[in-house]
Amino acid sequence: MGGIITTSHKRSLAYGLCPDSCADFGPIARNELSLLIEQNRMLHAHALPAMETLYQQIINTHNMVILTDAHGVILHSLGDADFLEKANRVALQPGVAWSEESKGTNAIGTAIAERAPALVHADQHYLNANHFLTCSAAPITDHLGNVVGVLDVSGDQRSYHQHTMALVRMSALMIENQLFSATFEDAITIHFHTRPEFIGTLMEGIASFTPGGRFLSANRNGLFQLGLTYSALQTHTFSSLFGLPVSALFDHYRTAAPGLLDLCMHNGVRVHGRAQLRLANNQFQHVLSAPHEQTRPQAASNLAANAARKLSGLRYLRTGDPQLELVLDKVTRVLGKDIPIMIMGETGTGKELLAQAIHNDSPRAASPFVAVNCASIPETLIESELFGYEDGAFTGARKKGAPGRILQANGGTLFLDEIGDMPFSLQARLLRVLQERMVTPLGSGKSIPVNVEVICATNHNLRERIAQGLFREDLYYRLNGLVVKLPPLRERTDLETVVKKILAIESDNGRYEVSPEILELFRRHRWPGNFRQLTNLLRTAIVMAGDEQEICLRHMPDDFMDDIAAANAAALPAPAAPGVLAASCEPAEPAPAFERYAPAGARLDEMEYSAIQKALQAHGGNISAAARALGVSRNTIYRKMPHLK
Ligand SMILES: Nc1ncnc2c1ncn2[C@@H]1O[C@H](COP(=O)(O)OP(=O)(O)OP(=O)(O)O)[C@@H](O)[C@H]1O
Repeated sequence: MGGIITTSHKRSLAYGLCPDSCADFGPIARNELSLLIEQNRMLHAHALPAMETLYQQIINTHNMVILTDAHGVILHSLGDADFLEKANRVALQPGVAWSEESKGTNAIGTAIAERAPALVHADQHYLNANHFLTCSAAPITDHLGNVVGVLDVSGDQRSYHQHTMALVRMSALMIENQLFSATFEDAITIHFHTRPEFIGTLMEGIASFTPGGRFLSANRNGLFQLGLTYSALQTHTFSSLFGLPVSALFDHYRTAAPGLLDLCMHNGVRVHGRAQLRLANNQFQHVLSAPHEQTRPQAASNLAANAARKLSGLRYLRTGDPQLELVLDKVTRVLGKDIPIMIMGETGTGKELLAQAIHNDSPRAASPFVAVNCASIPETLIESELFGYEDGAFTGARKKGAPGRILQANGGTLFLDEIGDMPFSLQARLLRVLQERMVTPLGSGKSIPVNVEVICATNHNLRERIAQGLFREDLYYRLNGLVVKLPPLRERTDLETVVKKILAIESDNGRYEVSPEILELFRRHRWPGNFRQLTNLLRTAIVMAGDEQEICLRHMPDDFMDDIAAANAAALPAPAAPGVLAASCEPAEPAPAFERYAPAGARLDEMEYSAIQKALQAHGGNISAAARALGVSRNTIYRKMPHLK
């Protein structure tokens, strides 16, 4: 018997099940089942068509197609149960639980326990009563990677066919993709693949972004193609992943017959893509159908700055950190004085938010705030993007002129993000605009007067870039009237206030709070993505917490916990015991404690399982106490033993 089956049999034994027992096959009451289907409405609705299609392929083979919830309770089944004995027929009915706890080793329960597809054939089933079955099951995960249900094909073991498992896996993937596409109401969703013919198929990558371009989530193939983990993606945007600003996407779909997008991923791989633009109140329709010249500044800056607006003025940024207070005092003094401001800081420290707040508190507040990210616009486009172009300046689809971002900011503020990435050849042109206060669009002999306040931001050490000949010294001195540096999150002393503020903004009702344990974890984290990472993490945690008020370890995404564990592992001396259980997010006492509970000579997964069980027994089933004793997080225990959730 394979490793998965052996481990599952051990779990079944630990649940106190006996192979000869006649498990309780009774379904839950009808009204409870209706409630369960309602709770799993999205899954149910998106799975039914895929189940029908799957059933068409296995019809007359004495098999049934089954959908369960995340706990293995059958929500829907399709097919002819005549092949089963009467008593067993009842067991494959909606409302019956097929978790490992209730039926021992079986494809549904084992797929849930392992979070992976499972084939359980004949006597691999734990209960003798189920030895006549052959079952192939695949878990269905949501956009956060959580198992939300299982798709299974079960039949008489004599009808076993080796292709069944592949069919089930493909159908589960189809359901996952459908669920993914329906998850975000207010989003830009990109379907992409290196080969155009794969777009629209099961193999396509799918990634969703907010209307402002911030990464929301990607499906399984999307994560694979992007080559980044879910948590690493939290710090990304559409432009950092696909090399185009969101405004270019809108431009593309404004053309009469938009073809596939030609995108270059952050790792240099070229992919083809198709975008789906969905916004609850049809705002995209407005953006796309409105005339290009007028809408682009509105579209790009309005959509992207939605979140920023919530925290508009400088006073909203004051949350008690002394370094930040100094920054805010300095910028307040130069407001409206026509002194260029240069904001330094790591990615996600809030440079754009600060620039927006400066603009909102300045006498220019009623005029546009236009943000340009010099790093995310391809070098070939940056000139036209900034300076604009005349009618007929280009051949091809975009013959009509465009005013360019500098003119769009006229009367207001131009925010040049990542100024260090401005191509050298354009730096002289920008300097001329700033000195002469005139813009000359491409293809035009006419100069247009322009009045903008410039705020720029950079992640780079510009002096080094000057020394390397990559940045013009004269432009540097023109831009750095006041230089301020935003502290990274790990250096800020106001983390607790910041967390409360973000929770209040993100939940709209200020109902949530984080547990002291989480706050401690946050204090020790390095936050490479700074506010962007923290905001996304809390946004996910709020969804996970649902009706609970306190956000705790089990609401944290696994990837974040893995990062914490990796950081802890790096900080520890060489581990005394192997095992994923070392994935601790709590102060480490781990390896010796783990050894105390693990039997000698056992396999790694068996050791883990046994250690957790013993620790639970020793602490009367108290998960927190067991986790502390093992030196692992509670989340790790939940991950290893999902039935405890
Ligand atoms: N003080 C803050 N309070 C709450 N949220 C914040 C704060 N500062 C930044 N954020 C959030 O963090 C995210 C990143 O902020 P922002 O884009 O301003 O950072 P940035 O430094 O300009 O990043 P990058 O260098 O990558 O362009 C945004 O979603 C923003 O709303």
